[in-house]
Parts: sequence; C-alpha cells; structure tokens
Amino acid sequence: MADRPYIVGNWKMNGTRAMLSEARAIDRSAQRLMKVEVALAPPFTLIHAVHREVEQIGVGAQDCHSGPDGANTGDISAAMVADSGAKFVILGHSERRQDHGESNALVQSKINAAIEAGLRVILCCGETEETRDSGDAENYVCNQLKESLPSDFNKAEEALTIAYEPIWAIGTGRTPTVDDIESMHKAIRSLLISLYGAEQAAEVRILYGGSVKPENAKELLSAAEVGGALVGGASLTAESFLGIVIAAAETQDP
Ligand SMILES: O=C[C@H](O)COP(=O)(O)O
Repeated sequence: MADRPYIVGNWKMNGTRAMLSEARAIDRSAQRLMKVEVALAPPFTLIHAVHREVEQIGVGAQDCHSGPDGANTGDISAAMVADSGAKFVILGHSERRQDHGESNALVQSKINAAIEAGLRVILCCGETEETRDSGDAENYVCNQLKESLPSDFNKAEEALTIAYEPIWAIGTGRTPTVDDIESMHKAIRSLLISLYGAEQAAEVRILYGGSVKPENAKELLSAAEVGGALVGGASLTAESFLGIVIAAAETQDP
C-alpha cells in the first residue's frame, strides 16, 4: 500500500474521551476515501479507546521506551503500545528531541524496540531555522537520519516511514517552499538508496510535516517524493483533518 498517500494525525498532548467523536467521524469518512491511508496518533490514554471506536483508520502512539520492561516510572514499552491496540509509533519527533533531550542514539534504540514489538515506525527528522538559514539543512537532516535509522533495515523495511518536519514550520503557519521540500525529500531518498539500495529504499514513504492545513495540503502533497503528511494542529478536528485527507485523495485523481 506504499503507493497511497499516508495522512497521519498527531494529536500530541491533546484529547480526552470527549474527542472520541472526532476519531469516529474521521474513521467514517475515511472509509469512503480508499485512495488514502489514514491514521491517528492520540495520547497514550486514548489509544485503546480510539482503537475500539474505529474500523478503517490506523491507530498509533507518539513515543515508546527503548527497553522491554522494568523500573521506568511513567514510561511505556513498545510491547505495551502494541498491546493497547496501536499498530505504529511516532519516534524522534522534534518535541521529544528538544523537550526530553532525545539523542539520535536513543531514537535508534526506540526504533529497534518498536520493530521488535511488531510496530510500524514513523521516524521524524528536521532542522532548526538557524540550520536552514546556514544552508546546511540537507546535510544536517541526512546525518540525523543516518544516526537514527534502525540498526537492521532488513527487519524494518516494510515497517518504516520517515517524516521530514522542519522545526520552524511546526505549529507556526509557515511552510518551506515546494522546491525546498522536494529537494530535502530527494536528499533523504538518495540517502536511503545509498544505504539500502534502490529497491529497498523505494519501500520507505517520506511524509512532510509542519503547518499542513486543508488550504495548502494539495500543493504540498503534490510535491515530488512527498508520500503523505504528518499533521499536528489540523488533525484535532474531523473537519480540518478530513479536508487534508480529501486533498490527498485529489492528488490521486487521474
Ligand atoms: O507531528 C506533527 C507536526 O509536528 C506538525 O505539527 P503542525 O501540523 O501543528 O505544524
């Protein structure tokens, strides 16, 4: 199904059971939009409830611990995430890297644990505004990926999605130009080809994330090498998230 656009809503630290109606509404409409693969990553506390509410869309988590179990107060293992009904986990999001000091090495160990637990992974990467302005963004992001990618790609091939999220575009209403997005996604694709070969690299979808909205989704999703979107703020209501899903479906029209 790697050919369908993949639209993933990351609810971040938003949502109580009152928001289950939004998940339901997204699921009911997504059933009519078979050209698009749709998923939601609610907070841990809602994963099981969303999983029970939906039939069509995927449900995932926003993080997991790198270890299997033990004395890690407040943490959730990959196996626990899978047990809650999640099928994927977002790892290496810039908000985890910045606010929780997550290094590339830690992100890699979490990815290894997630794959071992049978989860698909969305690995996030992206540069700060300072790095973008310095002209070193592609180099920076490729290095970040090289150090974060799973140790054994053969186990991860079908499980891996990458999300390019320039940090300065997250929640700001600003987006890179389509040319800049294409250039970054091509650089990421070239990196994957150089590491794993063309056939295996082709299995990995590269999503764009950062201020994706119904109004700009069609343009962003039409860019070369953009296989979908990781959506934050605009995924919090069914109305705006479905606007993005519909725009993604339109990019599939002949
Ligand atoms: O995971 C999602 C991203 O951080 C994008 O967030 P945003 O759509 O609110 O800019």
